[in-house]
Amino acid sequence: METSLDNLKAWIGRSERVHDQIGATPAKALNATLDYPAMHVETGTALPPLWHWLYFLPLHQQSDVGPDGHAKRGGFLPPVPLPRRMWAGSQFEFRSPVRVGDAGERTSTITDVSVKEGRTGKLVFVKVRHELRCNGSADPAIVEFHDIVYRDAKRPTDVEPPPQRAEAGAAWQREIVPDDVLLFRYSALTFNGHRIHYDRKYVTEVEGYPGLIVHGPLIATLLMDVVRRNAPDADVATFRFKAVRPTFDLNPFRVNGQLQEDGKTIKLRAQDHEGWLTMDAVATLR
Ligand SMILES: CC(C)(COP(=O)(O)OP(=O)(O)OC[C@H]1O[C@@H](n2cnc3c(N)ncnc32)[C@H](O)[C@@H]1OP(=O)(O)O)[C@@H](O)C(=O)NCCC(=O)NCCSC(=O)C[C@](C)(O)C(=O)O
Repeated sequence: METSLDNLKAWIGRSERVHDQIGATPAKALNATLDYPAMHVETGTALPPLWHWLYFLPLHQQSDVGPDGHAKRGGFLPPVPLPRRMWAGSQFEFRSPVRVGDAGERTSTITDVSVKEGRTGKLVFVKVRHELRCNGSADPAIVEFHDIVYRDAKRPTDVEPPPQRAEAGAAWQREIVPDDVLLFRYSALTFNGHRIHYDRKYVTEVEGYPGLIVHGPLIATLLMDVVRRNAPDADVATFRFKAVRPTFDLNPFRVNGQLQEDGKTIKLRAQDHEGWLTMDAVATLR
């Protein structure tokens, strides 16, 4: 792994640039997918936080798709030899609004590649910095760090690390039923071909999980949606989340939020049907 880590570290500094027009239809489609009351979207409408994930999509040729449904590794992302990819977490600064009608540019740069020994075995983390600029501005509207984790194949002897109980009693709560139509619609909206979200045979027999996995970015979007439903005027300045335990389509789960006494910090979390913490997050308001 040491030699190959040097090889993987050669990807640090690689970057890609993608242009896109911020259209109304993906925003309306996500709004419907989130089951939010009809949203009036027109040129100039500001996107809610995290909805920029509907744009700048990874438009890889079909022949470039790898066994897990993502692009074959070794292009923009390094050729990590561990088979099971997951979204580990992200950190955001929302500096200025991204609006429908904007001409956007996303610049993505690999900033780190590291190998860690986790409780679940060997892990390779790849950190990517994304900067989103609109209408030719030099200043990014959004700065985002994305932690991608790669895990070893599952072995029969693997033991799941002990889960952590989610704090109870949040003021804002919503139950989500992660049926396969919800997962399919979010995969389609984000042009995410990752099989773990729709191919039950693959996710259970190849990756060894018990069910389809709910997308980390969908859970994060649902957490931000809790804020939108309960504090519609909140102006989110920063947000970070850590996916600590996978969520499967087998049971409903909850997304919860609580504004802290400082009036500026919102603690957010997702928990599974047994009350185990699956995503830990915090947003700060301007
Ligand atoms: C991430 C897993 C494998 C770590 O599993 P673990 O329990 O073995 O790790 P650990 O023992 O708790 O920690 C080991 C080291 O990793 C670090 N670490 C540990 N967790 C994180 C994290 N989240 N973000 C950043 N760093 C993390 C941690 O800080 C520590 O570092 P240290 O040795 O330096 O102290 C485990 O917690 C897990 O399975 N989490 C759930 C992941 C998940 O469900 N993601 C969403 C679904 S996948 C998805 O959406 C996919 C998509 C959209 O298609 C797509 O490909 O982009």
